[in-house]
Amino acid sequence: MSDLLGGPVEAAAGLAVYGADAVDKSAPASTRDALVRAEVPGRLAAKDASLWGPDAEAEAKIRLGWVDTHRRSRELLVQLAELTAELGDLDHVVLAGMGGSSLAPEVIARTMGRPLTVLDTTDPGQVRAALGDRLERTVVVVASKSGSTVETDSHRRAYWQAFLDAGMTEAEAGRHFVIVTDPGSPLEATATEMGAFTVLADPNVGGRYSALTAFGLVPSALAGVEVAELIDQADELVASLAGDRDNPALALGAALGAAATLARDKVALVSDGTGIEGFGDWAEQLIAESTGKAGVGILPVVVESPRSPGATGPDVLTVSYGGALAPGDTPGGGASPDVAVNGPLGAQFLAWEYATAVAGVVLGIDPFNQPNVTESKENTNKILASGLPAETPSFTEGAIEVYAPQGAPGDLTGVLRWLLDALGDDGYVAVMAYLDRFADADTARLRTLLAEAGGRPVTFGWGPRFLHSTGQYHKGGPQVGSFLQVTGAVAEDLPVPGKPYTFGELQAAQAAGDRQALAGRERPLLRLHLTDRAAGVAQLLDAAGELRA
Ligand SMILES: O=P(O)(O)OC[C@H]1O[C@](O)(CO)[C@@H](O)[C@@H]1O
Repeated sequence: MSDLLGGPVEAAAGLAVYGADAVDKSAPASTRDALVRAEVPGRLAAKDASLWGPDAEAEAKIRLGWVDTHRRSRELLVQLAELTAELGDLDHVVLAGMGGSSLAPEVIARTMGRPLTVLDTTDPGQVRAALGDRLERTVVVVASKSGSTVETDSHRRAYWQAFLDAGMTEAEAGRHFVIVTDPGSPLEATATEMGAFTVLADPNVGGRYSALTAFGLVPSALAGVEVAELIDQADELVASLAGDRDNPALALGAALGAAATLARDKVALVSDGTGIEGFGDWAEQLIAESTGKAGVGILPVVVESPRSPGATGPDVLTVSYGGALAPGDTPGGGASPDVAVNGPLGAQFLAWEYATAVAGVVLGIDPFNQPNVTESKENTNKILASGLPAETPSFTEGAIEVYAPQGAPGDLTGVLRWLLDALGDDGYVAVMAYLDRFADADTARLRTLLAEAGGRPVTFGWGPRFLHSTGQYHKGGPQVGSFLQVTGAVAEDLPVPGKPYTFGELQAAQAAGDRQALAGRERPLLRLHLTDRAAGVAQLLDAAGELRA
């Protein structure tokens, strides 16, 4: 860990990056100097699509709009003010969107203290609970860049049906939707059929870089956030992005890249408690999906607090984030991260996008594609068409069916230990829970228990949400992971209107599809199926707790 206060601070527009210089200097040659010699800051600010090599150039040409998209987003402000006024009676805002189409508004709304229900699950219980909540007063923002994401389309169908079932006419139901999508997507056409209000987003910005486009701003504005402020904050940072000095986003990118090349290729994302809520989940998708490919990558590990297990480690770069610090405040919130990033949220979004693109230059990968995400999706589609593969549990203990490879131990604590023991010095565990993230929230405690017991980084993701985030890294990044998939019995299923499957079947097919993709990589993989969710979660936490002893 560096002495954050002792080293130089790189700041612009109220955004300060502490500790980056020490990380860069810990390498035999400065990554930052190499980036400056290659004129990366100026070229990136000027949207030079050749920065990531010839193979990435075609995609980069249509994906660099994020550098200044916030300026174009200003044009939305009048429209958003009118829309918010027009829909003033609909005060329950639901956002249906996956990955880059929901993570930024979730951070914005949480940070600004505005209520926003994010629906990014296929869990029947969680979807049913959302549908049953204040329907008459609900406006559903359906957000999908491609317009073809199965989860989001399923939510749209379920809400449409629910509005009709509640006695609304189609015209009345259409008023309860706002569609955000790219021009020309299939969803744009559907929106017209539905009579829904449509906002077209900047097509030259990829999903995980879209925080300051319509994807980030429309749901946030409807939830009552003054989004102009975010645009101003990003705009103030822009002038620094072309510079070789006083460029905090460059300092952050160089530190992320330098650390990764020194085998510190896990980044623990820690809130320092100074007013930015949930930013780790947004940065997790940005970093994992952008860098985890071609066998390399940076693994983001979202940790609960600076003192949580896995927040530090020999191959971990600990990065704290938070709002602008008041005079006298210490960066890092009482802990001592390697790097601290403090500043206003709008500037944070832009700085991390820039830093991730810079890390992509250092790693030699294309930060704008997600080549391995389709694999699980295709498996899921095949399973939906042909039915779930027949599988027999290796053994059942209490409320948990255990599906483990041959040769693994025959008791729950034993198989969990087996999963941890399979880890190398650079390994990590990914816990992937296809459950209800509210009703089954306790499951997330597995992360700390396994990190404590194994002494290695452990990530936790709710399925299918994580498939649009760390899912890319699991399959495309370094093959050093051990995978724990948790599925659960469905008490009451829910049809996906107009489709031959239910939400429960879709959820099960997504879990099975991803299992197939992971199994093909021959990494340790364990599936635990909870035949009774509450009892199973309690039992699982007990078993994981015993590992420490
Ligand atoms: O906005 P869309 O097209 O629905 O995509 C949602 C998410 O799915 C992915 O395309 C792939 O997982 C993400 O990159 C994206 O943020």
